[in-house]
Amino acid sequence: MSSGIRLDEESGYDGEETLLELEGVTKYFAQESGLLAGVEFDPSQFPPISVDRETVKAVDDVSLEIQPGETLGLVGESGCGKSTLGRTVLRLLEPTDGDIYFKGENLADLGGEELRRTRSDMQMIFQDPQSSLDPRMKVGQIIEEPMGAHDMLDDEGREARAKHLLEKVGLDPRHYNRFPHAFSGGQRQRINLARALSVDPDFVVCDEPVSALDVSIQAQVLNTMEELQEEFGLTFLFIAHDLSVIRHISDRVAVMYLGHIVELAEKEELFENPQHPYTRALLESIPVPDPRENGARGVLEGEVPSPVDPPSGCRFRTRCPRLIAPDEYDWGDGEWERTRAFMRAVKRRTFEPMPAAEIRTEFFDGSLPRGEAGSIVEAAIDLVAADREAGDGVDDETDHWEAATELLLESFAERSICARERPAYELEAEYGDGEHLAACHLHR
Ligand SMILES: Nc1ncnc2c1ncn2[C@@H]1O[C@H](COP(=O)(O)OP(=O)(O)OP(=O)(O)O)[C@@H](O)[C@H]1O
Repeated sequence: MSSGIRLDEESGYDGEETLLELEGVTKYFAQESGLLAGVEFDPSQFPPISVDRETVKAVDDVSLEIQPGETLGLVGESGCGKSTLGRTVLRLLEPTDGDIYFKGENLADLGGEELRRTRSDMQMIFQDPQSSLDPRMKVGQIIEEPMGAHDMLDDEGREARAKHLLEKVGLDPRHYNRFPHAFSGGQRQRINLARALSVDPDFVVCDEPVSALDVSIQAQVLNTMEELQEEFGLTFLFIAHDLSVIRHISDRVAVMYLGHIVELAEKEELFENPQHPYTRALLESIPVPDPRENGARGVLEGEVPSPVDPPSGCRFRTRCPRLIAPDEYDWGDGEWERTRAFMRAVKRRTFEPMPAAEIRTEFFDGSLPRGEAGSIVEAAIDLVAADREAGDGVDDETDHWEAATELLLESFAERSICARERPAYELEAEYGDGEHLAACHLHR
């Protein structure tokens, strides 16, 4: 069997150019909104019950290229759209919008035999080797199954290739007749690897392939994957939430947040010179579920917003510690930073009610921002202060905090460029000469 990325006479691909290119790839899911919340009863309609559907913007306008032989790491918190992107690239999911070019050909234009051929060129391995291996099938059958589906080789040839691959992934060819339950997690992932490689693919999407394994086993499996990549000329899109795994295996890294790629750079550049506040936060801390608990404060505060209604502009802005000052106010030195900190504290309700003067001292060193910004801050302080004047018609304390939050967000956060424009900037790399993309207005 061949090793190295093959010349592809039918597609005219020469093995040198970009292997995979995504242009504006988007995947939305329609889902029912909540259990009963979305059900509406209208007797004048037939049927009288309708169900509200909402759109989950799982992957939104992603463009990137993957070069032959490289590993592009894709990292981000759970639910940010990594798996959806991986599956959409392989067309296991139909993209809602955008184009995917593989070896220069638009996958949407392929049909019949061409599509079949491309399908065998692009494989996927999943996180959970336990559930992705059929317990009733022997290891040999598992590895040979994709070859059968693609009419590759005869029975004897398949058996020989399966045994050869078992050896290549670090298992004993005599395991050919065993059932998967006899193997450890790491060994099962190696069987998966042999199965994916059986049809001689050029491109493999690896979706959290080692996250279910013990840390000590992870490095061994990753090393095997690197050796196989070299020998078989494979290109990987490697999905993981664990930065140390990404660091081990990647050549370049794409950081994903709420359906967008927010930063993309060569590995060293990304780890040594991260330029997006989200990447920095990921590198500096692990998310803290509840920052108020035992005083621990993660850099990544708050919850990831819903992909049904993601923030406008930069999607990270609602959690961003570097939100940019709205330019319609006249800010003095440090005034925006103090206002931003106060806005975050009110939004998360991280301080106990106290008199207005104490709030002014605690957050503003006693002196409020000048001009209109100062008046807005003052109004917000009056809403949450313990000594606020009674008789404003609002009884519930929670309502006061909500009103203050709304006032601050509307007056400041929503007017920042971060809320108004989607950022995308190409930066000069400090390490290496690869491209460095950062989707953050701080790089305007
Ligand atoms: N079939 C589906 N129908 C509706 N929503 C979906 C579907 N698949 C994924 N989603 C939603 O799309 C978003 C992205 O999910 P995805 O699994 O791609 O994220 P992920 O980064 O891979 O997370 P994880 O690491 O937890 O798998 C999530 O909000 C998820 O709930």
